[in-house]
Amino acid sequence: MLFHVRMDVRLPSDMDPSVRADIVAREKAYSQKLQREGKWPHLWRIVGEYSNISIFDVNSNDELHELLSGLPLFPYMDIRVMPLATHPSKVS
Ligand SMILES: O=C(O)C[C@H]1C=CC(=O)O1
Repeated sequence: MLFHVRMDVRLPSDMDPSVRADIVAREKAYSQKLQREGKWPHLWRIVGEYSNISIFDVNSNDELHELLSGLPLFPYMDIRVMPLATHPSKVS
């Protein structure tokens, strides 16, 4: 199952820089593990924003929720999910 996910990162401006660096490093490691596993096949930066557009390829809504809620940045993100279905005009 494919999902389009938009993540807008909203880190507090007064966050301790070392805490911020630790969370961002853990987020990178977590996301790269999921990318290597094929669960997160697309990750794109939105130009000019601390936001991304991602495609997740998972087996269920519950799995997606588990992966997203495990993101180290999860407490600091607004996340919007769009489930994707096959378009009837798509050439296969
Ligand atoms: O920077 C972001 O868009 C947030 C998040 C997604 C992957 C990652 O490494 O950080």
